[in-house]
Amino acid sequence: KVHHYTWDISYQLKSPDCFEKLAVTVNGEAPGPTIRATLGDTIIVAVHNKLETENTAIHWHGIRQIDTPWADGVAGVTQCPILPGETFTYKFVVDRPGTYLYHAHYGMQRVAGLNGMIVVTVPDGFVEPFSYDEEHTVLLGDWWHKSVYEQATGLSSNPFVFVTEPQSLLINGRGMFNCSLAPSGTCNASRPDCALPTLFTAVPGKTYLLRIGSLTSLSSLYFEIEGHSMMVVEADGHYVRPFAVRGLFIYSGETYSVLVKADQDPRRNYWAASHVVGRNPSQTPTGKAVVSYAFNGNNPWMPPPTAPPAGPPWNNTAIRVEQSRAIFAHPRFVEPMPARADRTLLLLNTQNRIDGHIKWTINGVSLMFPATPYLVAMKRGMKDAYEQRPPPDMYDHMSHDISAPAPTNGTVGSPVYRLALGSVVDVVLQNSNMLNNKSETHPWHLHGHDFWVLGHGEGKFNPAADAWRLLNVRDPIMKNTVPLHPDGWTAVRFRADNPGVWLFHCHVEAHVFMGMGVVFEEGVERVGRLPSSIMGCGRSKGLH
Ligand SMILES: O=C1O[C@H]([C@@H](O)CO)C(O)=C1O
Repeated sequence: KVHHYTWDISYQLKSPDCFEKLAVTVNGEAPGPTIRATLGDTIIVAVHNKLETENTAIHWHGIRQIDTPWADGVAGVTQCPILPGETFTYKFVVDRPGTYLYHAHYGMQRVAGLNGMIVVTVPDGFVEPFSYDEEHTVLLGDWWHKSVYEQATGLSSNPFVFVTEPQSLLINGRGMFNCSLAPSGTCNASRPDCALPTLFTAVPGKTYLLRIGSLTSLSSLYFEIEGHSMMVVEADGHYVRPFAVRGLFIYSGETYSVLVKADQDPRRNYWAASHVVGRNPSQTPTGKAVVSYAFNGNNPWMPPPTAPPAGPPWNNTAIRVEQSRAIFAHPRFVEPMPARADRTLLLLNTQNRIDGHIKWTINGVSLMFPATPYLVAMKRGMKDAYEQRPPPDMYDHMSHDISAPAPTNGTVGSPVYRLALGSVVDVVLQNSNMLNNKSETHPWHLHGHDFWVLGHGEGKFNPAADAWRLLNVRDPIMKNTVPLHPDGWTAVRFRADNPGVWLFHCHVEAHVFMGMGVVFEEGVERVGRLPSSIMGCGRSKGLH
């Protein structure tokens, strides 16, 4: 089946948390509509850029874009940005069931809105390894009152100004800000579009599948439903060996499906809450929604009689690592993994001060996209359009002290890891201290592929020692986004079998803006004829 959508992308004055602010919307809505399709369907989205003074591009997060690498939607990597007044049509196949996301991938535009969910259901006759009565989608976000322009300018200025903590956490686009803290006239707590929280209806006795996705720009979250436990059954489109949690740690770019049974006292309602973890949440109030029991005589909007749950201690890294280590493939859906890699990349995540500016570097390189999209430049052999010298596969793991800020200066550049088509690649992400001597969480997202999550460890990964033996090679989960925890490492393996050029990056919007990503190329010569609609910028001007 083919699903056609026509989307007008425009700025609208919105007040998701009662504070009035411009948001990038899809057909006037933020978040945008949920795309619903069945495995194997084709999605066609005609995107009209009506932002007037800003470019755009939309990434379909978790969709591998097999045979359609030009539809990945990353301005600078797979296409030129869509200019105001222009229309770009994305066309791709959803080739795996599960929960996926979409969002802007132009500069830091995601901070201003433009995000939503993609739900791909199984065809009739396919039996999932769990059952439920109804489903709800839960899209988690964070929200700032400063504009995306102010944020981006601060990050690229000297002196550096960080985006700092969000004013609100959003659940399906709604948050709650204490309007008494805002300048008069900017916030109105009785506005109809923000006064009421998101409601999730629960019929007593029924089991719900919650499809939860996070598109926060900065925050790592803990999502919980007061009084109810959750059974985790799916992650990034892969079935997991079910495990029960009180609440779910979820990082930007991840999706999870959880089963929740409406088995509590039906005469009252319950809070659904999101909390910041990994950064100090004292400036960010808990995100709140209501699980509303559909019970005779209940007013659906009846506030829960309790205070919202407090969430876990924000700085307890160990309990977050514990959840990461509890995720395995479902025994009946283990994707056979190659026994060894053809190539290993050991990628050090550090901050450097480069020409006075604070940047994130990966093995010393801070990524800046060239003017010509990589896909066009590489397929057409334009050797002067991006940096030819490949970035380093390794950092100096013998001498580098990960508990001290990086001692050396990095460089800003646009190099590419060229991977042999069909080869197996291991990537070990190594965390370290930032310039302020702290280590933070980085959710890493790979475009165009899923990877097997081999493991998470503390301290420094030593490739010479027995670290390899600690890895799970038996039943690792496959994902497209995985957290790199503070002071630790994360190891993943993937098969470079999707011809194209693919971004691999930290999903914190400020961090990728500061250069925290790398580019992979494999089999670009095997990519089919490039649509001329992705061209028109840099050296691709006038090409067909
Ligand atoms: O990229 C970042 O910069 C700040 C800090 O390191 C410098 O102020 C911070 O918390 C980040 O995540």
